[in-house]
Amino acid sequence: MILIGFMGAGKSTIARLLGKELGRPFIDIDTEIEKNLEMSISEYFAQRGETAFRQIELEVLKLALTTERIISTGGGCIETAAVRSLLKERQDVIFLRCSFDLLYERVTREAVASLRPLVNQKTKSELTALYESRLGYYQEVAQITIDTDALTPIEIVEEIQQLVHN
Ligand SMILES: Nc1ncnc2c1ncn2[C@@H]1O[C@H](COP(=O)(O)OP(=O)(O)O)[C@@H](O)[C@H]1O
Ligand SMILES: O=C(O)C1=C[C@@H](OP(=O)(O)O)[C@@H](O)[C@H](O)C1
Ligand SMILES: [Mg+2]
Repeated sequence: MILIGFMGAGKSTIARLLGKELGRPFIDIDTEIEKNLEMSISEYFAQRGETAFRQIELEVLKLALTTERIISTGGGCIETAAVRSLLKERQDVIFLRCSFDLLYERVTREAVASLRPLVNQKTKSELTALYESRLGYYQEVAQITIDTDALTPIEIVEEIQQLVHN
């Protein structure tokens, strides 16, 4: 299972909970990248830029897709055409859809600047434009979409469990 969606959609949270619930290992691509680089994503963006980050993100994701792990991706992975091709071959890509206002509230409330440099670099209207430009990509590659605005993390996990068992 691969979780996709914008920053703040709950991908990392839900993958961890799902892993616990199903007794399966999970991998968070951002955490894995930070482990490999031995620096935070923000530091890497500052030193090497977003294009270099997207290349590493592609490689780490490619490797993770060869395992049986539940995967939480970073919100921007679908900007890479090769990632979209890889995800379209799968049957288990889940888009956690969420309204922009709620996402914005979450990512600006959280003081984890190290993980989301784009939140600090961009204005609210730039982030709105980014969200809108990515929506079509998430929809294009996902086999399952869950509207998460009114759901708690536990309810999202339950919905995923029902969907994959039916
Ligand atoms: N369904 C939800 N309801 C309320 N808060 C949520 C929900 N999903 C995630 N959160 C919170 O939003 C923040 C971002 O979640 P995170 O899992 O890091 O998102 P992502 O990995 O998609 O960027 C965290 O503080 C998390 O606890
Ligand atoms: O949307 C993006 O471009 C990014 C999302 C982040 O992950 P989350 O979606 O888990 O916040 C992280 O990969 C990086 O900061 C870039
Ligand atoms: Mg995450």
